[in-house]
Amino acid sequence: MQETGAEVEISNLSVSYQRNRETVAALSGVSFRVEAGTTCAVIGPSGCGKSTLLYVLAGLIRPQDGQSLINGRETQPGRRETSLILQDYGLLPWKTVWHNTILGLVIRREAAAAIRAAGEQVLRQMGLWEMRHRYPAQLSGGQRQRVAIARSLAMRPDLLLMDEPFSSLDALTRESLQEALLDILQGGGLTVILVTHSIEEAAYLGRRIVVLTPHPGRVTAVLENPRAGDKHYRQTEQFFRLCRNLRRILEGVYHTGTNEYTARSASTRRNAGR
Ligand SMILES: Nc1ncnc2c1ncn2[C@@H]1O[C@H](COP(=O)(O)OP(=O)(O)OP(=O)(O)O)[C@@H](O)[C@H]1O
Repeated sequence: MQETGAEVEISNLSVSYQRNRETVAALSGVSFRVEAGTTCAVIGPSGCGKSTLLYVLAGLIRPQDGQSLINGRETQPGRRETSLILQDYGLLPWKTVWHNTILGLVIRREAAAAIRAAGEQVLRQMGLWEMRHRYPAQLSGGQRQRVAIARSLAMRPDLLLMDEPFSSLDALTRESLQEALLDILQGGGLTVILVTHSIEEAAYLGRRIVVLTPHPGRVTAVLENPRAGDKHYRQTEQFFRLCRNLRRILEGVYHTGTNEYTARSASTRRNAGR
């Protein structure tokens, strides 16, 4: 893993797709920053372009307009230190936990000893070492997601992009995975951008929370959330206030396609829980 994590800056980003001669605008004029070593949660209604945003950051899609910078450089496809975890975990069913975990390192042709050391370290870190001989079909959803995270961490990323990583898990498994992610972040050196539908997840994990409007996605609010990362935060009044605040913003977004906060908050950062 890199020392400080990546710094991400997105400015005035617009993306559209061509579908049957029709242009579908997915993102419009999206701008925000994520400081190195912090976590940013992106939340918004279905179809507002959250996955599209991650694809741009992963270098899989080129925006029609605007810029996406990682450590001051324009995003390029195949950046080695960027890792993307998709919704369906992306594990190969015919490979064991061990071989799924080291897959990226093998593709990179790293030395066998380095692969063994990295594989063991991340599997132990994710509590999967004893399960290394199992196949994905022999794992629960939560364990599969742990393998997907282990595989990403093995690549020593400085930027981890997660697309609704815990959405298909039951509430308690989801919470234990969120806490595992916080443990990983304690180690430093990693910036995380996480797309989620869950208000609680955004509030628990996102040091900064970016709220998007329905499609095309525009930034309607950017909330600062300084207590994110504290494991006791979930039980605090400040956390509940932030969730209520986020819910109000999202209700506005869902009902009107925009909301009363738009004019003020797209450019003004507001503190959480007010
Ligand atoms: N390959 C594509 N071709 C055409 N339109 C697309 C394509 N991919 C996405 N879109 C459209 O772009 C918009 C944004 O899609 P995207 O998947 O980024 O949204 P999302 O916020 O991640 O959605 P969800 O929360 O449902 O996963 C949607 O209107 C979607 O239908």
